Amino acid sequence: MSTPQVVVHRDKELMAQAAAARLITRIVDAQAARGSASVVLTGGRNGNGLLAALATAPARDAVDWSRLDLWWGDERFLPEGHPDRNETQAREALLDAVDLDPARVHAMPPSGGAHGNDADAAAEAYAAELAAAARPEDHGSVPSFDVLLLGVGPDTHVASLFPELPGVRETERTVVGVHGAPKPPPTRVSLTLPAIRAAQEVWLLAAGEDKAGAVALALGGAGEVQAPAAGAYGRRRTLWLLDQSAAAQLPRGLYPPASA
Ligand SMILES: O=C(O)C(O)[C@@H](O)[C@H](O)[C@H](O)COP(=O)(O)O
Repeated sequence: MSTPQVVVHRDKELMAQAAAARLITRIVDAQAARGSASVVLTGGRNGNGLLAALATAPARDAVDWSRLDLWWGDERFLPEGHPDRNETQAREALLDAVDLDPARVHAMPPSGGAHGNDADAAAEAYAAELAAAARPEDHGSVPSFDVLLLGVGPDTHVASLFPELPGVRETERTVVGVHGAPKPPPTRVSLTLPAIRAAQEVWLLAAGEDKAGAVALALGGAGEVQAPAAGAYGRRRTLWLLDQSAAAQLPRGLYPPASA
């Protein structure tokens, strides 16, 4: 488990641009070292803001997009192409504009497809897809993603793991169906904390005043059932990328004054 590091940016636009620049560097380094890279995407405004910033980043084409594996941390269980699906939004923000290998884009299953309306079956299928992609050196049933992105909800949820709901308590399965989520739509598919923690680096993104309480709670020692974001960390690095408003309730000792 890596100790969280906090970086505070002036506002959410700068946060998205800086995170995009950071992600480009991370992907380029992984591709230089291993030939490919893997990133787990998140839904939500900040995750999509990062993708939109990537789309216009000057160094965007330093990435070999055809050697990038993309996964999702969670999905809203809706029909293929639905505008509220995280996949649809990511495609619009970036994916349609870059030269990805479709076989490396691992969207979570939609409702109404092979699994009908059964989010649990969709979760099982995604877990199998992850397991098939895991290499022996990953020591587990999901790949050791290079970077896993997470938005943080005002209630401290990450992916579709909400406080006190069964998903956040899952210790065995890597992907679960989520029912009765407080953020619409109620039915979702989500990686679990054990799957999230297989990532080398976990980056949590939060911007805006409405996130300040959640950020302070998660970084202030709350338990993960009460504050799922507190249980999201990477093997090598856990990075909280914030804007000033989201950092407003953090003790100043948690990050150097120069970073904001
Ligand atoms: O499906 C979703 O909505 C998510 O993946 C969710 O976990 C999101 O990342 C947070 O709710 C933060 O969303 P914002 O960045 O929009 O606040």
